[in-house]
Amino acid sequence: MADLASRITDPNEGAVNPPADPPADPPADPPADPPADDATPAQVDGAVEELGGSGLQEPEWDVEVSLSELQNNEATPFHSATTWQDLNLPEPILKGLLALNFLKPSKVQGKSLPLILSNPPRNMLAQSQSGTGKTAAFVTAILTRVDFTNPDQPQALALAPSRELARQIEGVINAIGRFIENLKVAAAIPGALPRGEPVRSPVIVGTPGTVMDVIRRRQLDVSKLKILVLDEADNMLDQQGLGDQCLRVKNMLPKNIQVLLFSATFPDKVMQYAGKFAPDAHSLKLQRSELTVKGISQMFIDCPDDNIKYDVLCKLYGLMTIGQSVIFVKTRDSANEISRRMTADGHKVSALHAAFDGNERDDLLSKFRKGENKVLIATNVLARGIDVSSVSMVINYDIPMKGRGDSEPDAETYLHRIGRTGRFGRVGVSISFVYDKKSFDALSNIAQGFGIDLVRLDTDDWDEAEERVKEVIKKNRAQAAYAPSATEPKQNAAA
Ligand SMILES: Nc1ncnc2c1ncn2[C@@H]1O[C@H](COP(=O)(O)OP(=O)(O)OP(=O)(O)O)[C@@H](O)[C@H]1O
Repeated sequence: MADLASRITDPNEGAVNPPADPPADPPADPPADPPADDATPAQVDGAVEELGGSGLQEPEWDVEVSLSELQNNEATPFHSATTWQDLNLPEPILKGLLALNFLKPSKVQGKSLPLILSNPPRNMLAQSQSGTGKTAAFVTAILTRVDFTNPDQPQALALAPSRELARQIEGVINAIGRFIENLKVAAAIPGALPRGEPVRSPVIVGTPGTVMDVIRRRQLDVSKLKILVLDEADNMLDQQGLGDQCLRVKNMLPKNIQVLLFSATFPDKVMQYAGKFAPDAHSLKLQRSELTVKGISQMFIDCPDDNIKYDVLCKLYGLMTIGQSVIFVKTRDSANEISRRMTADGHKVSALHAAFDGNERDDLLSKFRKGENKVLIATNVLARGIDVSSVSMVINYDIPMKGRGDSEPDAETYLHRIGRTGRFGRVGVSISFVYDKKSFDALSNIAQGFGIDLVRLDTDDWDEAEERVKEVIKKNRAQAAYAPSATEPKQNAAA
């Protein structure tokens, strides 16, 4: 296969997008003077200004707020909360948020919470980019709605597409709710709930299949549930995937339950169904051009053929381990195979996919969160929601595809995958591998759809390519040292 990039007649060198369609915001130029490995934040150009005095600042972006038909009248004007105090939250929740150093609500939190917490409760569909704090938004809503004086009674249910994400949400509930007396959270994921024992927790987080089972087995009393959250809602409602299970769960719940749908992406084909699942919902929506996180430098490497991909991957290993990295592949078999080969070649990597048993998966991710493992090779099971702030690089070893025979590029999955880096105002790098016309066309199509200016990394000049990537990664490390993630066990991500 000839070098694909050599066939790009685009004068805008290196960009997959045609020049007629310039990106809204091209990736920032790398700082002229890259910091040394042990740089303090003050030494890093740009990083500290973005961080501000009190932590990370999320970038500016526009959001369209639509009130539900029933409330769209002048008697209920919409107000966005700019401080936590604006929301009149119960004291322990406010304390929990501040203890995490969440000094003020992010945009999605400030805009969604006044609507979610107003009475009578209304459904909500909330879209905002990856890493902008959707979890804390719905967790704050759950904790505010639950009556903790009745601590054995299930009252709130959050559903997520993977056990890893359910566990992570459980962790965020425990972190924000740490000052709440009688806080208990049950994880309804495979193997976690003792069979036959009733679930006596006010808050339950789970995956749809297991939740369906525990309700059917009458382990979970759903009669007093008042709030249902679907995280990664577009994925959860997708009829090709988890849609059927989620609908079955919802049909077993009280009819007047408040439904909250959160995701970074809501493709048109899901929107209509979302309207049925959560009728008359308030909504926060993004323009398609607003979907990508500007702090993520999106690059691609044109590999002459499929075999060379592995060699290029190994060449990137040094960069992957400056911070932490996730390599996304299409199948479990290729995750295993690449992991085996890289390990045999002396690299320290781990594979994570749904064929591992639950405890093994929990263990692998926990080691990754603590920084004990720096490189994970994963299938799409980790594409959505997973929040590890020191992930500075995401590699699309395979371009995500969907449809019968993988006929179409999967733009949403691309966005979620690369969103594992660049969390909450941090910077990060994504590198996608293309190696034939199909993968090249797929990536071009994704880039055009989102208005992304993809930068081509030239593997003929490896030093230059490496420098480009290294600069972003070092900035991420400096940010992690300056503003370590509040909800992760590893308090200093750069340590
Ligand atoms: N108000 C806040 N102030 C500071 N940090 C925050 C705030 N809210 C959330 N964060 C941090 O931002 C990071 C990203 O949040 P979160 O995982 O909720 O993003 P998300 O929008 O759900 O992303 P995704 O679409 O990938 O699921 C987390 O590490 C979280 O601790």
